[in-house]
Amino acid sequence: MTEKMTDEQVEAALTTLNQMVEDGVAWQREGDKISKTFKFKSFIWAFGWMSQMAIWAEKLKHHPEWFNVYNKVEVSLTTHDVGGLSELDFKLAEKMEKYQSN
Ligand SMILES: C[C@H](O)[C@H](O)[C@H]1CNC2=NC(N)=NC(=O)C2=N1
Repeated sequence: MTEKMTDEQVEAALTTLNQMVEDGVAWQREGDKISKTFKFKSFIWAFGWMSQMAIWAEKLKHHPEWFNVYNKVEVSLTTHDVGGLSELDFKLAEKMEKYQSN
């Protein structure tokens, strides 16, 4: 069951998420979304990472909004079903951090 997180829950989860960031680029909250731009060595590294994340997205049944140009991927996460942020957004963001290979 996916529930919309409260402001306090979002802020706490964002702090925890940003503690595991390795590339020095923090996730930003913009209302009902959290966003980050990932940068890779090349297009093929970016696309490989996206392929891995696509598999996680299917497993979690939770899908990113993202935009790729060459070695950059701009990611936004939100939960359309609840009209806000849910734990699934933070779960997927965590996978994105763990599998980041740049
Ligand atoms: C039925 C299916 O699980 C839902 O439509 C899922 C699919 N992926 C999703 N992804 C995101 N980001 N938000 C959703 O609300 C959502 N809903």
